[in-house]
Amino acid sequence: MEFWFVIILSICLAALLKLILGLSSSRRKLKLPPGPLSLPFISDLFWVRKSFADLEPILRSLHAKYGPVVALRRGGSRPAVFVSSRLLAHQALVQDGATFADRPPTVGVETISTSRHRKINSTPYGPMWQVLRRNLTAEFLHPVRVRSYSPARKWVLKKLLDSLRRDEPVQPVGHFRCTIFSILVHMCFGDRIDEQQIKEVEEVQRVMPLILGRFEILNLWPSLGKVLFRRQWKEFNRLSQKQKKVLLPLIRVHAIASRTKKRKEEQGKDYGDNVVCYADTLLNLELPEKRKLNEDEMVSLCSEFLNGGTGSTSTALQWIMANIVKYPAVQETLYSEIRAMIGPKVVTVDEDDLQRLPYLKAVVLEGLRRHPPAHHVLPHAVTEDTELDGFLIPRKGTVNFMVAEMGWDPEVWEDPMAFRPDRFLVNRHGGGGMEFDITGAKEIKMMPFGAGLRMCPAYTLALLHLEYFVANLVWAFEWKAVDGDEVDLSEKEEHTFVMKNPLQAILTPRLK
Ligand code: HEM
Repeated sequence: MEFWFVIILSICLAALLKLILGLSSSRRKLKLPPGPLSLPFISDLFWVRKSFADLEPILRSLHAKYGPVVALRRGGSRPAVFVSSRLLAHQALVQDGATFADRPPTVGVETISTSRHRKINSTPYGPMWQVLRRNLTAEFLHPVRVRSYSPARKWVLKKLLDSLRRDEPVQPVGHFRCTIFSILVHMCFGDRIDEQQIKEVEEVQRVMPLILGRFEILNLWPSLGKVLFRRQWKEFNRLSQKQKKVLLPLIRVHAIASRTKKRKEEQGKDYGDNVVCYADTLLNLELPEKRKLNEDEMVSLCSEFLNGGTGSTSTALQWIMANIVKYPAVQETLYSEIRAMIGPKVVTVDEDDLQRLPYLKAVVLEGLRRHPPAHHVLPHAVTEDTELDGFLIPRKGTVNFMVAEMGWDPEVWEDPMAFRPDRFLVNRHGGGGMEFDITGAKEIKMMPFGAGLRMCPAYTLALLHLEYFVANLVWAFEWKAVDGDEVDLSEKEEHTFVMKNPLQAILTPRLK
């Protein structure tokens, strides 16, 4: 008996030892994912000139050659890993979420626009990021608070419909941008902001993403860049200062109001202003370092809120409306659904009605699948060297997930390049037979908002805005292509992936 006990124990110990040794040696032997050869310096120069739109076809052929995980080694020490498989994305972002939730360190111009002046999207994974993100999601984007902006949404909708009535034919993208921006400015700085102020904020905010793109060269060897590109650095700093000059007074108004409110409350008086804006929540925020945000950090966070939300949402809105114009049958089905639900006499579709419009939701989801505004998520980084699909994902590097490729995967989506909202309908026309979960918590089929811990914190707000404006645009007008002008769905990269030839349409008001 004792003999057998010793034998079994030895076998178990040997197996355990083998497992441990096997694991550590396989970790030691792990190689970087495959990819093309790189030459120091020359590779840097080659890649820095490439936008993601230039890279996308190159990456597609690399994935076809090497598989779903490839690495581009710039000359320096930071390889960029690209993942095209939705199964691996789920494994990394959801199952191993905490390891993949970091961001690469910021460099060059980004340090001015992000880390020194903090943003959620570039803050490393840790307590500071958690506090900033929780403030946006749980505190500010709480459904009750989002609802308190219904009157502002109604007001911008009215302005949008009025402005569309004035043009013939209409090129709506500018109007869409202005509408989404206006509602976000109200949410960021409160509804006392006037039209002139909105214009000023829009002007400084519009140039910021373009500037970051234009000054990309400054990110290469930053210390040397400061000497070589002195003029560009000066120009970049001038524009950053201008942004601060416009946004700071709007934040300071809330700082003063908050002090007055506190004083009045201490005196037992009713202050009578209960709509809380994003700037208010930032002013109240207590950071893990036991301090408040400084003014530079607040400017940066407000700017992130405005720019993060405007380009992406207005781009998606244009793509959805372009498909609605291109496919009149989709427009007719959507219009009939709204009419059947709210009746023929109602002037505008209310936020509460959206829940009863499944085809509308399907049109929005199909728009995001077929034309995701971001073709890849923001670069991620891992908190420690780790393994994915048998390859080493090094801590010093970036991991990028290919959003568009996943939404166009023919193994998941039949005829993936066709615009077919029906595929999102529950139990209709061969639809998926289930409510679609855009968070990808159980399975990723597409991820226009990313997935896991770094998923877009404002995805419910974005969906609300898309559904609300698409429903009302179709309810107010019949949209038709300009005679002889095919709606062209080609795309180009401009911070987000936009229509290369912006939508033009003839709008006929629907009489009610
Ligand atoms: C259709 C509209 C939108 C799309 C398609 C979109 C998409 C995305 C994507 C793909 C990411 C990166 C996720 C990752 O890195 O894994 C992201 C992050 C982010 N988005 Fe959005 N977004 C939209 C609207 C908005 C809005 C309205 C806001 C704010 C008002 C916003 C704020 C942010 C922020 C702060 C992050 C960084 C999150 C973090 O790093 O923790 N987005 N979004």
